[in-house]
Amino acid sequence: MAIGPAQVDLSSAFIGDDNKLTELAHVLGNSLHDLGIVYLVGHGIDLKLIDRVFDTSKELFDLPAETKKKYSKNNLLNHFSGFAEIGIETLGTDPENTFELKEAFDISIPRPVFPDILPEFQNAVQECTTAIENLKEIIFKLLAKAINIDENIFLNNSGKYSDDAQNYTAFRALRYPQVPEDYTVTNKTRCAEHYDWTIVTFLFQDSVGGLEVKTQDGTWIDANPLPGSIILFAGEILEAWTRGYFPAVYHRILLSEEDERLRRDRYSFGYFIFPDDDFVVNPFDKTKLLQNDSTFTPVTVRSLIQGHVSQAY
Ligand SMILES: O=C(O)CCC(=O)C(=O)O
Ligand SMILES: [Fe+2]
Repeated sequence: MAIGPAQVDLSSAFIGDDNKLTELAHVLGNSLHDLGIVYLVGHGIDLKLIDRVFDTSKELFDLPAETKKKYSKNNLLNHFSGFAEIGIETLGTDPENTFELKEAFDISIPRPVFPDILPEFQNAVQECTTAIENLKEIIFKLLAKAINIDENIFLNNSGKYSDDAQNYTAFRALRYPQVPEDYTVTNKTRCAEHYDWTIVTFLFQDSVGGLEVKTQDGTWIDANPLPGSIILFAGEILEAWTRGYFPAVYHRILLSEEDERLRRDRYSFGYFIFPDDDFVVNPFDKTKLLQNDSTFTPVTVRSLIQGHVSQAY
């Protein structure tokens, strides 16, 4: 039986010891290389803050339909922020599985929009975003160290969210509503099989569970909720940049009649990190990557993402 994603304890990143940092970089790098996903523990983000985001995002999804409509992605000039209602988005590409029973609220980091009636949600998300941005700095430096490249490369090219730059980096709150007894779940998922299009994604899940990831040999294994942890996914841009050294892992959340978890609402939230749209992802020299000889050609972030977005909506 396949084992689950590795747990990486980041505590030693905060004590300012270079040897410990190098050791940690290798542990994190090897684990992300193996599966494209790790559980981060000892990450320093206040668990009470994470709970506040979950609690207030429940209030967000419980808003009256009329209010949600007002903040629908379709009704806002800025299409990067707002509600993606149930049924409008399909991350998967399997034509048999085109319905995902979920609703999302996206907040573009360069162009945020918050419902003005939920200041507690806005405060919690903004505090959490700041904390994740700090964690991102540590992770990006460790990943660069792990593959012996300039430690600021990921950081310097991950976008500054300036007014004149287009950048897809976003905070996303998700609710997968509970499924009534008489609902047919055939050909529906909570979240179809996909990989993220990001450099990396930080994912926070509640205790319900159901997330699975695909190993290199094609087996699906559970990425069960691990209390207090944050999931780190390698995304497509990191995979291309590192010639597949950090692989973008496929993940999904299925629905099945026998699965009791579908009788409960499931909540998660994620922080999806991109370089600016006009950044050219130029794959690193393969000798730096332990001879990973996969072929990738330089590509702009815009061209990578636009194709995905037009397919998903
Ligand atoms: O809700 C989850 O646990 C996963 C969500 C996800 O994979 C995504 O939105 O890209
Ligand atoms: Fe995902």
